[in-house]
Amino acid sequence: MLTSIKKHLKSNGNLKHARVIALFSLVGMAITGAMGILSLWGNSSTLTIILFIASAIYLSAFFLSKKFSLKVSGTIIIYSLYLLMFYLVFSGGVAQTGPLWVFIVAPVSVYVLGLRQGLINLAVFLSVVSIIMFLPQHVIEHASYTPEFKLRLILSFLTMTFLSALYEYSRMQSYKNVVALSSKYQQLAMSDPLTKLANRRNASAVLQQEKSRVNRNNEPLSVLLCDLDHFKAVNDKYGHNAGDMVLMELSQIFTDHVRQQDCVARWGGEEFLFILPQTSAEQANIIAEKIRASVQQHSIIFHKHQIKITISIGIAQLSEDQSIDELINHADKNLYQAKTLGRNRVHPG
Ligand SMILES: Nc1nc2c(ncn2[C@@H]2O[C@H](COP(=O)(O)OP(=O)(O)OP(=O)(O)O)[C@@H](O)[C@H]2O)c(=O)[nH]1
Repeated sequence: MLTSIKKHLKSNGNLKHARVIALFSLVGMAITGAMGILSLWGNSSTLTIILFIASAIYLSAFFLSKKFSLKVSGTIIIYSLYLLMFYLVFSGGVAQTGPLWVFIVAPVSVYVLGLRQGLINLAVFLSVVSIIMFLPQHVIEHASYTPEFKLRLILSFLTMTFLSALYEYSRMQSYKNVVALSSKYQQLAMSDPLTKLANRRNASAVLQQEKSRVNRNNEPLSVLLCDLDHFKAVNDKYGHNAGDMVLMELSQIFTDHVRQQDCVARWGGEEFLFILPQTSAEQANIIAEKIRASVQQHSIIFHKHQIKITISIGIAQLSEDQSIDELINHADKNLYQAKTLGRNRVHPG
């Protein structure tokens, strides 16, 4: 159940991520396309061609994000953006304004690649940009910038990176908090607050799940319906807190006697349901007898009083075409038999 919440949140997150990547692609396509058209009137045909190529790449990333994985379109967006930025820094763009665009790289990188990989990429990106700007003119002829401009570009890029990383970090923290809170509330909704066992709603869900498994795999499924004997007398004699303590200690005994795959639930006030997959009525009978004997031997110490209690158990094995309600009714009838035959006993299925 908890993993289903995480899966739901994850798929929800992925959907939003996909939408943002699709949006990035469309915005990237529109901006580079518009810049390409504007540069038709300039005197750099290389810049025009590169901007149109970039626009076409973003358009393809948009379609890829719809049809294929986010990773592919994200990678295309990021690396084509880096190449375009390198070119703009190298060539200077229109009237030396090309480097101004590098600031969009920081938020896009951490959003698309995540915090860690995003920061690694940004470190490499900034190194390449610095190398381009600081390379001596006689090595490669590139746009020349004043030392003040280069320094301020680097410092403001670092500031932008820090802010983007901070934003991404708090976004991730909020996401983790939402997952933790949802898990906690889901757990509260599915468990009994006193005994911490599964509650009736949870047990009903498990029963439906197990029934489908039985139908698929043709394996036996048995249930034990267990009721405390004369529990009202414990409450009356020692008080409600003592009764609560008895319920808690017995719950521990119950869980100690079942396998990992079994489910023990608090079905009602002093009634417990054991769901035993891959277990026939005969095997269930052996388990039930062990639990009954353990409870009989156990003493609950409450404020120096020694409380002894016994339990009665009714067993039922799911038969073909039987509904869950019919299965529980069958176990209930057997529990009633165990009670009328004198309590502290198991009535087989
Ligand atoms: N302390 C405590 N008592 C509870 C809780 N839930 C149910 N009970 C008590 O369980 C008792 C059940 O009483 P009955 O239904 O008469 O059954 P019984 O006394 O166990 O008798 P038999 O089932 O016939 O053996 C009632 O007194 C309820 O108040 C709980 O959470 N805590």
